[in-house]
Amino acid sequence: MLAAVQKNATRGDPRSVVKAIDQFCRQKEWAMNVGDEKGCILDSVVTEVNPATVLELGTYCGYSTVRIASLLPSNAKLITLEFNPDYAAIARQVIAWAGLEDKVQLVEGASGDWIPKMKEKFGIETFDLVFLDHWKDRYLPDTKLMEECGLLRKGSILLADNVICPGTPDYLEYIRNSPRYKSQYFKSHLEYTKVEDGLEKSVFLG
Ligand SMILES: Nc1ncc2ncn(CCCCCNC(=O)c3cc(-c4ccc(F)cc4)cc(O)c3O)c2n1
Ligand SMILES: [Mg+2]
Repeated sequence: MLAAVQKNATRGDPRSVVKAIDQFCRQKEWAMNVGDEKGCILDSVVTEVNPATVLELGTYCGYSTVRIASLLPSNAKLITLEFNPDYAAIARQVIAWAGLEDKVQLVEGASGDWIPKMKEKFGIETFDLVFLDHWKDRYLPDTKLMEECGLLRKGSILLADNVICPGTPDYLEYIRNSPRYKSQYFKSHLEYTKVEDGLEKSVFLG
């Protein structure tokens, strides 16, 4: 995938990086990027929120990191957490190829360990937008952890990938029934397939 980016995408051009990855995943080898269909929904949410601070849980190869960072205002900050060092190494190169390294801080480690340290380590007060795309059974505990750590403010937006496939039933149950969130489901398809999937957008009400 990285070779495809370096061969087919223009340095400093995030859209060409996104296009190169999508082409590779459609033609050569499926991969678990959010993909171009759900990616357009992601783009519209990022544009609407126009966040100054973003947390991405699960960088993988940096595809959604590049999509998000390319839409951020100049002083905005995107922190992305990746557990797997091999994925992180690829993601750093993909983000650099897109010319977005100044907007992105890639942190290697587990969400459960890093979420409590966000304030002290990165001087973050609260996140305007959180994109959940990591272990599906970590969406709920990490959301509760972000609440407890005071990382969400009235109006913070959570956008969760894969709420249908692979599925995050406990997270959906919680977020859709909690009086502290207003949720909306965006029906779509699993990246590069015809299988149903979707994004759940939730506003924290404080
Ligand atoms: N706690 C913590 N902190 C930080 C972390 N960084 C990474 N991880 C571990 C995350 C490992 C990858 C997560 N993503 C997925 O598993 C995923 C899977 C599919 C999929 C697969 C096969 C199918 F047949 C159908 C659908 C599609 C998607 O869009 C997915 O996002 C972390 N964990
Ligand atoms: Mg995903």
